Amino acid sequence: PLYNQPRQFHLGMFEIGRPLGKGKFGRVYLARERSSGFICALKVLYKAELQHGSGVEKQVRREVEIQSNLRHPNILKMYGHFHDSKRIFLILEFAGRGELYKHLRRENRFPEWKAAQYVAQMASALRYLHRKHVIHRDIKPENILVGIHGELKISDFGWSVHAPNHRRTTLCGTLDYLPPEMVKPHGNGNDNSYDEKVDLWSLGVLTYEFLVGEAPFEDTMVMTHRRIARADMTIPSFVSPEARDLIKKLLVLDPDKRLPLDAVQQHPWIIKHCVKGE
Ligand SMILES: O=C(O)Cn1ncc2ncnc(NCCc3cnc(NC(=O)Nc4cccc(Cl)c4)s3)c21
Repeated sequence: PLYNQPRQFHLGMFEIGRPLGKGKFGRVYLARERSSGFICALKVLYKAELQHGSGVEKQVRREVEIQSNLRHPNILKMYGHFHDSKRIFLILEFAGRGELYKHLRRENRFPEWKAAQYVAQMASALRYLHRKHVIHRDIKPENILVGIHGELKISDFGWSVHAPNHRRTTLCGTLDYLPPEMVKPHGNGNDNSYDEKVDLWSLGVLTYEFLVGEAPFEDTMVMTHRRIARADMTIPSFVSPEARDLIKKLLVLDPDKRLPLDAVQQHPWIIKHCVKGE
């Protein structure tokens, strides 16, 4: 397999298959490594699009360095990377059932047993990441893929960093998943520094979106900001009391008061729906 291949890779080593999707910065293709027949996903980033010297090339380098020493069943593996004159290539584990958000949109919302199993897998992956002092910072359905056996794979560490962190680059994209300490930086006294507990908030938003089919603070930009800052959300009555309890224990303004990941895995709602010993 790929990880005991020679470290240097090049494009000629791969047969390129069908496009898997079109991300913001580039396309992803199914690929097969010729000598071993190993199937993987190849993400192609065009250097021209990554403005030379901008934060993005550094971001890709940091992602590669963070990702290359992560090994967990619910984290999409990056086996390596290489580049030619115009492009950077990321060699990634292929997620056989594609993007989680497409499943969520198609099913509208997940049944509680499925949502609980997904949350348990996310908690397991986040515990692993936090033990390595990695904060993902961008946990949302768009960054979660589904493996061939239906298991979740956190992917796209383009925004992950080592904790604790002081953010400089402005975040773009949806605000829905950002915690209060990242949308109103001066709330915690010192300027926008934060730690792994941002991923706890995002896990709460994810749990809500799995069960309800939309994010808890979804609104206009200004209103989303305000509602996040006040943790102002309503949980529909069809959500079970146990699930409601977990959401309310994660979507807490004070990062130190959010339910820690080991307690998430022991929560009655998770225990009730998850098969023992995964
Ligand atoms: O292709 C799809 O749309 C869905 N799909 N379907 C199956 C499948 N199997 C594996 N991977 C997929 N997609 C790639 C997921 C990524 C993982 N890691 C990334 N890292 C990254 O993009 N980094 C990055 C980019 C640009 C700038 C910066 Cl700063 C960082 S993207 C798959």
